[in-house]
Amino acid sequence: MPDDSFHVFDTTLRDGAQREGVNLTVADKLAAAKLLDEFGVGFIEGGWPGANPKDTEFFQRASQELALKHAQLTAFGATRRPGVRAADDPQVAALRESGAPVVTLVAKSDGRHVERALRTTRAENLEMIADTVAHLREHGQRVFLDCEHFFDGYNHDPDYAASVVRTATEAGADVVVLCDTNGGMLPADITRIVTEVAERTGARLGIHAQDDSGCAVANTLAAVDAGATHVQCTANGYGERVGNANLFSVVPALELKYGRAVLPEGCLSEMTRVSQAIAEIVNIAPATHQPYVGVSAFAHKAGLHASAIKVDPDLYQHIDPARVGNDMRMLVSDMAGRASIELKARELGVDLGGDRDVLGRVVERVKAMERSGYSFEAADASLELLLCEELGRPVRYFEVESWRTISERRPDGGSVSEATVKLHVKGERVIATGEGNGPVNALDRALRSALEGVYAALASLELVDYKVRILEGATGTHAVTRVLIDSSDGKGEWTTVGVGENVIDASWIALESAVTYGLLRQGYTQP
Ligand SMILES: CC(=O)SCCNC(=O)CCNC(=O)[C@H](O)C(C)(C)COP(=O)(O)OP(=O)(O)OC[C@H]1O[C@@H](n2cnc3c(N)ncnc32)[C@H](O)[C@@H]1OP(=O)(O)O
Ligand SMILES: CC(=O)C(=O)O
Repeated sequence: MPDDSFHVFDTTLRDGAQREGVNLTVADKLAAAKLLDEFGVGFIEGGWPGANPKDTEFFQRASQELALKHAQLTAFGATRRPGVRAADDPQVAALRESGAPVVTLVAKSDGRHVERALRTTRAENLEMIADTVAHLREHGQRVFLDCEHFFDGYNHDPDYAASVVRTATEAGADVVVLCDTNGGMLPADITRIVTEVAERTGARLGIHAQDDSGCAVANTLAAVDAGATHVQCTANGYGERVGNANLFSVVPALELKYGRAVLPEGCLSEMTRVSQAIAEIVNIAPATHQPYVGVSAFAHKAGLHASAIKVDPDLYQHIDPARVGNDMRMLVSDMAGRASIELKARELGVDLGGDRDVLGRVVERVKAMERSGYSFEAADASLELLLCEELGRPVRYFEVESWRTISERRPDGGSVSEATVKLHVKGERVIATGEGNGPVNALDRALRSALEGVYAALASLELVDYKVRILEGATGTHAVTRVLIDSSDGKGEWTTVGVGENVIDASWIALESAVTYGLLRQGYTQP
């Protein structure tokens, strides 16, 4: 269990919720808090009690419904208003009554903000800080002080900014968090200022970095290098404007690069799962290229990379993906070489026996097909069928004689499509028809109707996504259509690709492969 000497402080439910497009319910916040606790952060800032009914309810319910194993719940709020006692300020009362053992107070530390935004004197701002910190401490709450605009304020007037840090510490704040609120600092600024403030005040310092210059993670680590022992971050970097320092980049950097145990034992390997689960709650598709946890974080496309990875994955990876719960993947495309194919086949469970001829043929075929518009990197199932073909074991559960579709616009404005497929299945000629809301849907129904009598498990197969892209002049002469179909049998998903001169041709190829691969997954033997 990490001790109190270093804090991983999560503010997803407060600053993360300030991201445009995020609107969390109380139930969402409770679910996310459970995940963050499982991940092992030390503090979860749940919101601003008293600022809105949802956050007030969150703190009421959290004390009853959340049995946190690792984290302490933290309430966020501002110092008292100018000219009132902290004891009489209703917003301070909401913090006191939140039931949270820890309060993070936001305070002004840039003299210009004190005078222009708060419209009070610099001396009164120091009074507001001292009074509010001391008041909450007297009521038994631990207090951290977030110094808003600290770095800009320090550059403008270092003495005043430092006096804010001293005032908070003397009043009983455990940590004074230096905030790059506008997110414009660069790592060298952070290193210099944190070092100077630590020397001038002797205070325990933390860092809260917004990402407006794209440096929030680097700035957070620069602050740690300069002595900060408290890092404020958000899951997947969610936050106001462009976001905050990403928890899922800062924590692995500390654990794996700095060798600092900031999480309880065994939690780091849950990181990819937690990141995706929180993305689900927040209703934002996980960022595929996010460091450490993105689906592409350890996906290798270039042939040269694959050839070295075959010898040792560490040659092209900064860490073992398993340490953060992620996986290495090989991508096969026209940038592949033999090594890429060999590793991908291994990943798919196809034994190519290291046969250089087969590998060479697959490379050539993939490159030629990609030239004509195919894309295999997202279509593992089509690639696996191609590998089987090149191994001399083509997967064929049926032979296609022909297919056709007709679409009809009806007088009532509705439309319907019909399809007929003619197949040979286990020596029988089968003709089947299907109706659908479009030609591809009709073809899918006709194909299933032709096959279901022989392959009953087809009933569990479902087409879950269908993507079409028109490729301008991919062949150098005219446009072609690429179709990707995602299918599922309830136990897993697979993707197939088809390319053709028109959308129905391309769809048929992807559909036929989808069904063939589905039958292969079900373990049917070929006739
Ligand atoms: C950098 C950050 O991200 S800090 C987090 C910011 N988060 C939020 O603002 C989200 C929640 N906020 C809210 O729901 C509302 O803004 C509330 C409830 C806090 C305040 O609402 P209102 O009372 O209507 O005030 P309003 O939002 O217009 O202005 C903020 C007030 O707080 C004052 N204030 C700002 N910072 C501080 C501070 N550190 N200490 C005390 N008062 C402060 C401002 O001067 C202003 O005072 P005024 O009402 O006398 O003009
Ligand atoms: C406190 C905070 O969110 C900031 O200064 O950015």
